[in-house]
Amino acid sequence: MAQFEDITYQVDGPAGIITINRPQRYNAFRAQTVDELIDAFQQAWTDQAVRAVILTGAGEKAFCTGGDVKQRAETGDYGPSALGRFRIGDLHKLMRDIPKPVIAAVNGIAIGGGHVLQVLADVSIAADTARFGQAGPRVGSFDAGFGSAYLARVVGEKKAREIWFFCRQYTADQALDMGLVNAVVPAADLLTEAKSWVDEVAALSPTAIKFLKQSFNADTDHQLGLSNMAMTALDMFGVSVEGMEGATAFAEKRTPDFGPHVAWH
Ligand SMILES: CC(C)(COP(=O)(O)OP(=O)(O)OC[C@H]1O[C@@H](n2cnc3c(N)ncnc32)[C@H](O)[C@@H]1OP(=O)(O)O)[C@@H](O)C(=O)NCCC(=O)NCCSC(=O)c1cc(O)c2ccccc2c1O
Repeated sequence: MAQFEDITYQVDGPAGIITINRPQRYNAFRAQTVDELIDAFQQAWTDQAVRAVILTGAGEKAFCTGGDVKQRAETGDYGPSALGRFRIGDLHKLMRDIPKPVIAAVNGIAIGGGHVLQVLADVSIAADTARFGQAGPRVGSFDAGFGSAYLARVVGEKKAREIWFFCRQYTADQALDMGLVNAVVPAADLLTEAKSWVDEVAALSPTAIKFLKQSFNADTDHQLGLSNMAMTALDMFGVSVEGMEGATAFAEKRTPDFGPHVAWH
């Protein structure tokens, strides 16, 4: 994939900078976006000059708002993809496996599957204007893989359950307080700050960093099995009456009706 449509990828010194570039959809991802993200992360992996990857979103409003709910309401899926399947699980695994730090530069709202991406990043730096949260249960979706299990490792069981069960939004300072991000900076300084973190890590031994990342991951690698099952479940649930009610209600700008007549018992 020589050129990207939904993202941009540039190498700036030791930083590989991946930007989700769908601001009109608040940087929500469709299947093609995920294909392109995988391609860019793979390029960053093999490029010896790249010592860390910055993941961010275009514009000031959103980092990433997860799956493109309007696309899902329209077609029941996240649209066409190069290999004929929605590879978000592969992207999660790749972000963990790439042997270089992934730094989320959270420039705006990180919600749903977009929030999961920032949770999976090795470190997160937030603009003071950023907002955080999960939204799946509101739109007929969920991430019962890394999105819940790894989140619980990051913020603890009680907080993770609160985040998923109530779908609230949290400020950057609240995110810092609960250990969801590493630092909060003025929005205008975000990218400069993220690049300075890359410069710092680029002065260190890449092999030591690689071993350390693999060692940190080993403790939660078993969650990959859970993630695989969760993605299979989501494929089925997403097209159910209950799942589609959430997506359709969002597209129609109304409150979803998850009453007994739609709920999957
Ligand atoms: C993000 C918001 C809280 C922002 O609210 P706000 O009031 O500030 O702005 P608007 O609501 O007016 O939004 C502006 C504009 O952007 C469009 N938009 C926002 N988010 C999305 C989106 N995710 N998809 C498509 N379009 C989006 C919005 O419609 C507006 O457009 P206009 O044309 O009307 O101007 C709020 O927007 C919000 O709650 N957004 C939805 C968040 C959400 O539910 N995300 C998806 C969760 S599900 C998911 O992410 C997911 C992840 C996975 O990994 C999966 C894996 C496998 C299967 C399924 C998966 C899955 O579903």
